[in-house]
Amino acid sequence: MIKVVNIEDAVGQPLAHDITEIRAGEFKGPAFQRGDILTCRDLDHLRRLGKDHLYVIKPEASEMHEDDAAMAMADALCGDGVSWDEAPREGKIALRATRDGLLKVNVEVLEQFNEMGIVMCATRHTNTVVRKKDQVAATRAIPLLIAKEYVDGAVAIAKSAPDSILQVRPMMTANAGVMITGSEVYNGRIEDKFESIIRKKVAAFGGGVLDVVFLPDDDKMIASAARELLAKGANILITTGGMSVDPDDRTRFALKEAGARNMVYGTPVLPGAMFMVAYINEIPVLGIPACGLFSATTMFDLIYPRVLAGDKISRSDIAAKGHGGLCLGCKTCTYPRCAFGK
Ligand SMILES: Nc1nc2c(c(=O)[nH]1)N[C@H]1C(S)=C(S)[C@@H](COP(=O)(O)OP(=O)(O)OC[C@H]3O[C@@H](n4cnc5c(N)ncnc54)[C@H](O)[C@@H]3O)O[C@H]1N2
Ligand code: MOO
Repeated sequence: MIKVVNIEDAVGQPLAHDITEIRAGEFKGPAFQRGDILTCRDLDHLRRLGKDHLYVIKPEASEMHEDDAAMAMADALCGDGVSWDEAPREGKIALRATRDGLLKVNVEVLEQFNEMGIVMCATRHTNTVVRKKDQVAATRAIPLLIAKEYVDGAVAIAKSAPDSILQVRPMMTANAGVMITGSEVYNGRIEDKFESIIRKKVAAFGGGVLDVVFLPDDDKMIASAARELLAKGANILITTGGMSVDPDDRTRFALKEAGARNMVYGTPVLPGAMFMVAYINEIPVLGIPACGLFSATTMFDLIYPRVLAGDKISRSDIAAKGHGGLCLGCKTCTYPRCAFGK
């Protein structure tokens, strides 16, 4: 049941929902909260918010208040590594990461949920790296009172996602074996510029470098270095250089010789068209082409967090990155705060 009363007649009554105040560019939030007892002193403030009337609500058994609907849906949306603990604000609940990791959104089921129209869930992009306590999504019902059957329907859709619509997967700590290929570097004709770049990228995700090996463009030497790094305990291999079209670009052939399988080479992303991902006995191997020397962010940066989070990267994962995969090469790179890879 929902009834409209003049605000003067609501004095002494609890408010049925949060009432929002927005002062342009200055404030947005609840000026009054659900359950606040209205007093005479509040009347002018309410009039300034454009409220001459208020609802008195007594939900029927078949209805739910927006706050209760939001709580039911929040429970259903949260999978491993995602939770909520703040009371609804203006009918809306913030869902947050409970650990550092990689946000995984089941986009297909999220769309089914949002197709209902009468409820909503807004999320950050899937595969975003997040920190503990970061907000990853928000949910709410659209109307103030919603038929319980709609909320049940939304909850059922959310629960149909095998690992929930939202989860934050932990990321492994890299113990990286790094292979810097290129005869010109190996023979000292030019100075290596890749090692420091790779060390920074590995450290940015809390990982360490087990060893860095410099190698000429020689299949046998590259293959045996890969085997040695794995024998020493590397849980990921990263190679640089030798990834394009010249006869001396041997890296990926050498990796095959070392047992690399499920190799995906060639990507619809720039920079990073010559990027490669493969696996040697489940250990991921990432091949960074020389564009990684020039561009702050490349295909490697889109894929590396996913590999750390345990994604087994396939051709279709790589193909999906073409849409949004054109970096604008800004003078100052602001990735991940840009559209690249989204
Ligand atoms: N004709 C074509 N040219 C290129 C293609 C192509 O398809 N057709 N692909 C381009 C793309 S895309 C990229 S990315 C680069 C990939 O290059 P590689 O990974 O094969 O790199 P290299 O050929 O080994 O070296 C290129 C360049 O970078 C310098 N380099 C490499 N490693 C280091 C290092 N550790 N420190 C300093 N400098 C390094 C190297 O000396 C060369 O100058 O290819 C495009 N070309
Ligand atoms: O692998 Mo290269 O990026 O496309 O310059």
